[in-house]
Amino acid sequence: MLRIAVPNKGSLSEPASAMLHEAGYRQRSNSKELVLVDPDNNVEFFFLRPRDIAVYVGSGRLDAGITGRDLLLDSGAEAEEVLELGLGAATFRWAAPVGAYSTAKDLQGARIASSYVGLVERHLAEQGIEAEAVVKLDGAVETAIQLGVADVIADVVETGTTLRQAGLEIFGDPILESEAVLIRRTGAEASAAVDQLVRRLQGVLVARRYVMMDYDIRVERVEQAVALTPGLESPTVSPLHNEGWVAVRAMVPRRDAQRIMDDLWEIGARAILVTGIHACRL
Ligand SMILES: Nc1ncnc2c1ncn2[C@@H]1O[C@H](COP(=O)(O)OP(=O)(O)OP(=O)(O)O)[C@@H](O)[C@H]1O
Ligand SMILES: O=P(O)(O)OC[C@H]1O[C@H](OP(=O)(O)OP(=O)(O)O)[C@H](O)[C@@H]1O
Ligand SMILES: [Mg+2]
Repeated sequence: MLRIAVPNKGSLSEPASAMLHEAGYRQRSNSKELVLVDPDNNVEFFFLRPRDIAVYVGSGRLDAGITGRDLLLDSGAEAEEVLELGLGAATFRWAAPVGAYSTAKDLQGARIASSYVGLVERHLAEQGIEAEAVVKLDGAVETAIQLGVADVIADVVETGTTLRQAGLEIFGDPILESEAVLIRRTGAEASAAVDQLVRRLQGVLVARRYVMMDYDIRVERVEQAVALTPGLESPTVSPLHNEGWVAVRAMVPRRDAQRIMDDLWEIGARAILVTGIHACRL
């Protein structure tokens, strides 16, 4: 049975479970459930703290897991990314009181607070910067400066609201662009069951990012139209009963659908229909 780790709490928990559910797996109905067997799919889900997931997967006790790239790198576990999941996007950044710092070079001799000390220490070493101290805190690190424990913080920034409210601003280049990822133990042997999980999740990503577009167009315009809707491989072009017209069907990126419909209309396409994709395997 495939054993998969899923975040039990925090920002990644709900969207990760929703994605697995969309991929056809059973998910828990009660947030207190920590282990769930999905017998139809021969999978056992372990709901664990996202920070711990790379440790379990890296140890080889679990076959795969969903966690944040920042947490994976912070853990130093022997695990690697298999698939980006398009959720939980955040950047990991330096921040300090407004006007106090401008570049990462200013961090020489500074006291830095973070919940991600593994990530911070490695980044400082790579940049050749020697901080006075890297203070590990569990959360709410923004307050560490006001309370005199640190001069600078390194933290997850999503909207930036928490920083602004604490009178802080980001400075320097981003330390990391993070998102939720599916991970496996580094160098794990090939597994048909994991490959199937990956294909299912890829199917969800495509179904979320693309829509199906159908339209009718005069034959002489079909090349122009197909240039606007090239599809992933090649669009389907079918004859219509009305002579001189064809029907075209192609997948298009969801976020471009309205613009493409405008452009198709301009070149004479009619009966343009957009439908969602519920599931796919490409
Ligand atoms: N607004 C956000 N705040 C914190 N983490 C976020 C945010 N958006 C995305 N993430 C990602 O979620 C993961 C952190 O999850 P984790 O559950 O540890 O923290 P959390 O969402 O802050 O939850 P909590 O602090 O309540 O335990 C990281 O990979 C982080 O990049
Ligand atoms: O840029 P924003 O949209 O404001 O989000 C980022 C903030 O959210 C998280 O804190 P969380 O609420 O998880 O509290 P914690 O620090 O106790 O983990 C994170 O640590 C930042 O503080
Ligand atoms: Mg948090």
